[in-house]
Amino acid sequence: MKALRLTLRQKRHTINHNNRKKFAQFLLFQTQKLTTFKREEKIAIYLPNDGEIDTKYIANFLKRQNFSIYLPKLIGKKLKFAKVNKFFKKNIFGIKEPIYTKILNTKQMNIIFVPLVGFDKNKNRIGMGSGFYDHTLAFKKYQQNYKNPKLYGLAFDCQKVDKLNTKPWDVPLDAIITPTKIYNK
Ligand SMILES: Nc1nc2c(c(=O)[nH]1)N(C=O)[C@@H](CNc1ccc(C(=O)N[C@@H](CCC(=O)O)C(=O)O)cc1)CN2
Ligand SMILES: Nc1ncnc2c1ncn2[C@@H]1O[C@H](COP(=O)(O)OP(=O)(O)OP(=O)(O)O)[C@@H](O)[C@H]1O
Repeated sequence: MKALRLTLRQKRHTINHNNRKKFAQFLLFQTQKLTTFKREEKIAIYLPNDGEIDTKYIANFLKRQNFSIYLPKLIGKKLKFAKVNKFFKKNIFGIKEPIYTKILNTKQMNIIFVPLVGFDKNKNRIGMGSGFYDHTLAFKKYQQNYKNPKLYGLAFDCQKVDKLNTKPWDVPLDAIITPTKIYNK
């Protein structure tokens, strides 16, 4: 798993600037195909790190429509979701988190766009290996019909693998969106 994680991380780093931009723009169109955002929905994105696919086109689209956007904030082993405003502080991994702002629990979110290192067609994911998303989303495993939050993984197509060996704590996503495909069966 460690080796696979490294290989996939290296793969996403090799995508050049022009393709990176194009793929991130396609990602917005794919996202719009999957869902029509509703006015009152609380939506979490992430700030790209370690070569992850950029969310800025999705974020800008949501901002233009006056949606409130939230970002993950590390609190112990879990994530909470902090509303984006003017002020940020870097967490221990150097990723910016909003400060002086409203913080919501996972169950208060309607949509969480989840970063990932690798995925398979069954909507399993592996992340950076810290378990933050798995710990945070663990409740979804036991409440499959729990409507909120919807979990949408965002990835480059090259992050797909044939089959991931799932661990008992892995939480399958509701959909995975790439620049060319939506996995949501
Ligand atoms: N964009 C983004 N935000 C996110 C996550 C993520 O995967 N992507 N997270 C998802 O959980 C949380 C942060 N988890 C992270 C876990 C490890 C590393 C990381 O870069 N690890 C390095 C070692 C860094 C160090 O030791 O200082 C590595 O493994 O090489 C980054 C974020 C919350 N925010
Ligand atoms: N619900 C849980 N209960 C107990 N331990 C957990 C749970 N979720 C994750 N963990 C622990 O977290 C560690 C990392 O999990 P895993 O390798 O699946 O991370 P990941 O999905 O790649 O990372 P992330 O969720 O941060 O993106 C595991 O070794 C496991 O011990």
